[in-house]
Amino acid sequence: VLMTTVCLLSVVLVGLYAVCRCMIPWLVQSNSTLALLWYDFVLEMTLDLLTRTTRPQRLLRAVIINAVRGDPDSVIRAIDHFCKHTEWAMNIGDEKGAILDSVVMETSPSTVLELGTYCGYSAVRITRLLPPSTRLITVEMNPDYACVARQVIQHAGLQDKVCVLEGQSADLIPKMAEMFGIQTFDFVFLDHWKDRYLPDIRLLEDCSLLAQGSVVLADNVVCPGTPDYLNYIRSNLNYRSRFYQAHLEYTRVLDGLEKSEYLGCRQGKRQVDRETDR
Ligand SMILES: C[S@@+](CC[C@H](N)C(=O)[O-])C[C@H]1O[C@@H](n2cnc3c(N)ncnc32)[C@H](O)[C@@H]1O
Ligand SMILES: [Mg+2]
Repeated sequence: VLMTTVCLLSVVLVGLYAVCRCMIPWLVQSNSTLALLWYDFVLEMTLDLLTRTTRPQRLLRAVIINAVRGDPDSVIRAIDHFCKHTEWAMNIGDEKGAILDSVVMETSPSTVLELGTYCGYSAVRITRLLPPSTRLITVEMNPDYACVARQVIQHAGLQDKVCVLEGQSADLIPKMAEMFGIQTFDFVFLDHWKDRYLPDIRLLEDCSLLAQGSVVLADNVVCPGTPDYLNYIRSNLNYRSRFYQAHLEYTRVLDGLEKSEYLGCRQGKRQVDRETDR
């Protein structure tokens, strides 16, 4: 009886392990709700509890161990490897990262703002492509994430070219001109909480921080999605918008980036909306 019980238990355990190891990743790889629930909630909380560390701390450790100090590309590779083979994280990732790279290179910006730093992955991606005189200002509301981002950026050797600002985007955007003497941003990367995209683009406009030709690139416009922002930017005569289809970072879930060029303030839908808002 004991032998049978042990055998049965072993079969059940092996079965459970196989389900966890193969089925769950297979399932969550292609379903957006499952993917975010599993990677961003279940797995993260479980690993935080078991290791008594946070995901950004684990990611930083992988960078310190595997990336060459002073080499931004090796930092990017180390993070992508960690997120593909060890633990998913909400960086833009390699596939959408390549699109980000191409937009940064074609814009060749002198003033750059990022909303949503997290561990500094996209900050490193953007900054490594900037001309020597250009600095990136990146905004992060979580002080623990900001602390990790500074260390990742330092490991990449880009600390003199990046300013990690701690705080809420809504509080910091109106202070940008005064704090940095910046009149307008040539390139803005939106990658913070998705319900902030619309209020913050409007705030950037209200603070006159966009000039004709400024480029705004928004991540995750499909997954988790930003329908109000997309509706606003696509129906607005002040912008020329283009969608780049891709996948949610490190998964097969459909996602995409929206690149919007500010054309200057025209007689568009936005002004009409604003009049009605008031
Ligand atoms: C998707 S992550 C950013 C990922 C990063 N851009 C990358 O690709 O490596 C979003 C980050 O935005 C931050 N965040 C969300 N809302 C914010 C806000 N209103 N102001 C500042 N930071 C915010 C979150 O704390 C989180 O770290
Ligand atoms: Mg993102």
